[in-house]
Amino acid sequence: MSPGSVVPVLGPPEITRALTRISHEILERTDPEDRLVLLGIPTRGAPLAQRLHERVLAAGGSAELGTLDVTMYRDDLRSQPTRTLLRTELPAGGVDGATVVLVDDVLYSGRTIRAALDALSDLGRPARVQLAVLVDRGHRELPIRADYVGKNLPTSRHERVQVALADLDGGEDAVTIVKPAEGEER
Ligand SMILES: O=P(O)(O)OC[C@H]1O[C@H](OP(=O)(O)OP(=O)(O)O)[C@H](O)[C@@H]1O
Ligand SMILES: O=c1cc[nH]c(=O)[nH]1
Repeated sequence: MSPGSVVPVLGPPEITRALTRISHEILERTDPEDRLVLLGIPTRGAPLAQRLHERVLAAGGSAELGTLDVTMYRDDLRSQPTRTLLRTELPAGGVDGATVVLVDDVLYSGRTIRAALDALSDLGRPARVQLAVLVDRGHRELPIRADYVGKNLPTSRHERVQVALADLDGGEDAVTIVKPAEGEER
């Protein structure tokens, strides 16, 4: 039986470049008259939203930053009832009428983003909602797509994409694919 493996996909320079590109794409597609709110989905969406926010400001744009916890809106709460509640922090002006960009590290089944849309609709009525992800690994189970993608990464369902961020996880920024050992595909 061959052992499982960890395949590096993106390192610090590629992640930096992807976030810079996404921040410019967001600015290009946002009317300067609109209020732009970047909402990171914890865990790793929050520091990614913060980095995008820094880049939007550095590029001369304006944006507000927040976080959106989706825990109570997940559709697997019954099967996994012991999730820790994370932080929802909206900018002072809320989300009504704003262009909201949800930010997450990985887009897979789309169920986290479905939960985020439900969480958001309990908090206000944005003018529009968009989605930015560092990695889209495919295998959607719901009709959800990202507006801004750092990297499209074809994967098998048996694999797992892991994102490590220096500010949260220590070490270096990294995106890796964790491949199961032969015979251990779940
Ligand atoms: O499209 P989906 O199938 O919902 O998968 C994507 C989600 O999975 C991961 O979160 P996870 O639930 O592992 O929690 P974490 O962010 O705390 O790591 C990832 O951060 C995304 O939020
Ligand atoms: O591969 C995956 C699937 C869901 N969430 C992740 O972070 N990685």
